[in-house]
Parts: sequence; structure tokens; C-alpha cells
Amino acid sequence: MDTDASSTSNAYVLDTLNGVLKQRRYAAAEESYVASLHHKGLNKILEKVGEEATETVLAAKDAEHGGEAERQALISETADLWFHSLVMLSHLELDHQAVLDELARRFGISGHDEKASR
Ligand SMILES: N=c1c2ncn([C@@H]3O[C@H](COP(=O)(O)OP(=O)(O)OP(=O)(O)O)[C@@H](O)[C@H]3O)c2ncn1[C@@H]1O[C@H](COP(=O)(O)O)[C@@H](O)[C@H]1O
Repeated sequence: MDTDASSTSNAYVLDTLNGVLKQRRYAAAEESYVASLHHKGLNKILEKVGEEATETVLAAKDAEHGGEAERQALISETADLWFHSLVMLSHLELDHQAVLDELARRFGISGHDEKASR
């Protein structure tokens, strides 16, 4: 796999989506799904995140012993979960970059060591 091309593409997807989400943050509710979620408020967005998390868990169980269709369904549910998590961050004036920075900060830090240092 070409790592550089893959990284560029990942950044492109998240940056592009982030631009759309920012534009929708204060748009009219009838204009878009994202804007309608912001108008419904944080509780509705959190409800969607919880719903998508549950659907992702169920899809992962199906994918464990399933075929290509179940694996594809898991990818779709995970995309829904990521998307709604990004809407949640956007609602609170945060974005994916802060999360990527936090993940980068954790590179090389064992989960066991990090937990022991708390
Ligand atoms: N990536 C997504 C994306 N993923 C999922 N969804 C929507 O998320 C919704 C949730 O799915 P559900 O099956 O839970 O929907 P539902 O049961 O009908 O929803 P509720 O009744 O529970 O509210 C669906 O309407 C999907 O279309 C998305 N909607 C938008 N985007 C991106 O956001 C951009 C802006 O979208 P708009 O704001 O709609 O213009 C789009 O161009 C896309 O790039």
C-alpha cells in the first residue's frame, strides 16, 4: 500500500467533510440533515451517536462469522458512527484535528503504561 497517498487521501476526506460540517453549523434547518441536527440540539446528536454506536456493535458481531455483505455493513455503520461523532464535535466547536492530535500524542505509549500512570 502506498502510505503517503493513503495519508493524503485520509486527510482530504476528513478536511473536506470538516469544511462542510462547519458550513452547516449555523445553516437553516431545512437546508440539510446536519443543520437539522444542530437545530434539534446536543441531546438529539448524542442520541444519534448512541444509536450508531449500538448499530456498529451489532454489525461487528454479525461480521465476525459473516461474509462480505456483513463486513460491508460494518463499514457502513462505522462510517455512520464516525460521521455523527464529527457532528457532535462540530456542535461543540471542536473538530477531528484535535482528536487526531490526541491520537498522535499517544503514539508509542502503551495502553497499559498510560493506565498505570493515571
Ligand atoms: N456523511 C454523511 C452521512 N452519513 C450518514 N448520514 C445521514 O445520517 C442519517 C442517519 O441515518 P439513520 O438511518 O439513523 O436515519 P434515520 O433513522 O432516518 O434518522 P432519524 O429519524 O433517527 O433522525 C441518514 O439520513 C444519513 O443520510 C449522513 N449525512 C451527511 N453526510 C455528509 O455530510 C454532508 C452534508 O450533509 P447535509 O447536511 O445533509 O447536506 C454530506 O454531503 C455528506 O458528506
